Amino acid sequence: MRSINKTAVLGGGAWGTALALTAARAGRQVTLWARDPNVVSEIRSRQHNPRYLPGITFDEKIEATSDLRDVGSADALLLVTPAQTTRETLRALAEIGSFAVPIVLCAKGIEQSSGKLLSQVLSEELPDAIPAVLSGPSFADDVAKGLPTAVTVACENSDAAEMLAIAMAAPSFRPYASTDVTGAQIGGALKNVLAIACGAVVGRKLGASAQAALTARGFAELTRLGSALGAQNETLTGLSGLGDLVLTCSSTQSRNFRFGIELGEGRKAADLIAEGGKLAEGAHTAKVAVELGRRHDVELPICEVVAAIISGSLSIDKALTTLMSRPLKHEAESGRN
Ligand SMILES: NC(=O)C1=CN([C@@H]2O[C@H](COP(=O)(O)OP(=O)(O)OC[C@H]3O[C@@H](n4cnc5c(N)ncnc54)[C@H](O)[C@@H]3O)[C@@H](O)[C@H]2O)C=CC1
Ligand SMILES: O=C(CO)COP(=O)(O)O
Repeated sequence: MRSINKTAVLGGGAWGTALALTAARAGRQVTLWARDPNVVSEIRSRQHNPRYLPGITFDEKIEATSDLRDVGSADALLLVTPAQTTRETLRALAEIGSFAVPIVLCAKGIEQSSGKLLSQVLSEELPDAIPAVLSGPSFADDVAKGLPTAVTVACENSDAAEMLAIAMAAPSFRPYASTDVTGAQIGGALKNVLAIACGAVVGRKLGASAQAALTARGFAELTRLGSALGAQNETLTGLSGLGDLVLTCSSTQSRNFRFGIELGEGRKAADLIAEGGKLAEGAHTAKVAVELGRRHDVELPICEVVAAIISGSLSIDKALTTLMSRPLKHEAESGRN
């Protein structure tokens, strides 16, 4: 694999911009591709992205473009468009070349239409690419401001994982290399769903004890599904699993958590989605996560009630009764059917 200098980031939203800044701080040459020409012109002319990172201006040099062909010569690409647009973005890339370089999946979700992890979607659309994942506790706003955090960078090829970690390492951004591509995706996808549940508990004023209990039982679900799919325990208890779950299930900075708060306060999911506000990936992943669980004989009761609340078939109060009246069991039970 060639060394990583030229880095392309696809996606001009909050996380794409924050990761472009990080790569520049790490000393990489960065091209940021954004679909929205306004984002491109704001970055080019004023070094900021006010729509997605309001109040943050940057000194780092980032080339912004809305022409996808400009990423063709990158040594590595970071894919940072919403999870459900991953296939579409990859298909657009495939029209330009075969990209036999690392493609780092940074979105957190599972493809709704197929139930596939994003790494599977990548392998189908760009079979020559080297699939990698970057995930962990990292609010775009914090990262863009240079506040410290640590993340997981996973690639089946251990050397490539280490090269990517080095390529993205900056004074306030510490990537840990891993070879567990599946595990690194499960945490990010499920924590968004579980954060909606925790937000609903907060919005309904059910208390901090309920929020902590739900986070812990949510972690049990994340671990069960991850293990069934072959994830390593260290990944699930690490930055991209427990680390990101704790962050997202406890902070109003999280869009998924805030989406849950609004549900808890009585808003309808369909209305929130129709309003097209901030991206809450968990709302798009809940149902497909439950289906994935079923295919692997894994029970995901919290994800199940979140999916039902989002579809409008269950109220928050009924969801609470459903969870509290499940048969009593040993904490160590596997949750496999
Ligand atoms: N914001 C954050 O703190 C973090 C976000 N993520 C993940 O990163 C992914 C992206 O999130 P954000 O950047 O925060 O979202 P965002 O809502 O800030 O930005 C999304 C960007 O994608 C663009 N976009 C939407 N559909 C597109 C399409 N079909 N083709 C090309 N571009 C398209 C939008 O124009 C926008 O620029 C999500 O999966 C999220 O879970 C992961 C870690 C942190
Ligand atoms: O993934 C994130 C932090 O690690 C961002 O969470 P939200 O998408 O809920 O804002």
